[in-house]
Amino acid sequence: MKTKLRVAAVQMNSSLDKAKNLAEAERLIRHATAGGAELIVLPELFNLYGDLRQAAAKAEPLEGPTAQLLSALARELAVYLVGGSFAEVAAGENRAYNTSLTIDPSGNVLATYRKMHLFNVDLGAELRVCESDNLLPGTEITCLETDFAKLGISICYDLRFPELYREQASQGVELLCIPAAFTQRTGRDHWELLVRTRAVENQCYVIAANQVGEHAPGSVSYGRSLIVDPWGKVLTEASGERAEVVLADLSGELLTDIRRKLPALKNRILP
Ligand SMILES: O=C([O-])CC(=O)C(=O)O
Repeated sequence: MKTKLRVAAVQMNSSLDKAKNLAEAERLIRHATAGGAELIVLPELFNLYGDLRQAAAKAEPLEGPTAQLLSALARELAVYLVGGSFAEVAAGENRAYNTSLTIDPSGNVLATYRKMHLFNVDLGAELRVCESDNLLPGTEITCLETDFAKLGISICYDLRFPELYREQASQGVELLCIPAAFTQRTGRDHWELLVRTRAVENQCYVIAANQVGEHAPGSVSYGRSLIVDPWGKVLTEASGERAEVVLADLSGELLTDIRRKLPALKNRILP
């Protein structure tokens, strides 16, 4: 991993208005680069959030307007973008993939990740979600090389499945990028705990960019986007109230030092 890297998590309050969400994403990406960010992570379904049926109905192809905007911004601003996610058309299906593109500073797509674990839960009247009604699961674990670190991409509910991250760590990942729309109901007890745990157990940096606030009636996200170091220390945390950008400086030396002094990844005995 490169010695020094400034990264950003973009927290958004996306709504059902795609044009407005794209304009807001652009504003926040520009704000992050003005703060010196070299890698920026957006939240899950940043271009339309609050109703999965509408998101699926307005799904875009891989080279649709959302991808084109991300690519143009990455190129113009010369940054790496982990473009949160958007609903992607799946051929012959009325359900969509929940897809994250990672784009390099020339505007090229380096990786395409489709959310593997779908959030199907019934916590009573307070929270019932069945993502499988409108979304299709992806099947591929995604890791990629950049000039500064090896990245692992995952999305939101994936956070609850440690085997995914262990596999990414086994493939040499150093920085976990996690776009999310973690709910208010589950987030207050589980969000920070899970993000920090994934950092500690895999000795990785984590950038977890969340949605925040009410998106549509009954759809409320927890916010508090986090950037965590491989010791599990929170480097920066966003509010639970509003759209904003948080920045942190990552250190390749710290990651190497932690892995050398406490070689838990090497001390594994079970497969
Ligand atoms: O919305 C999701 O995908 C995941 C979520 O809030 C949770 O796991 O509590």
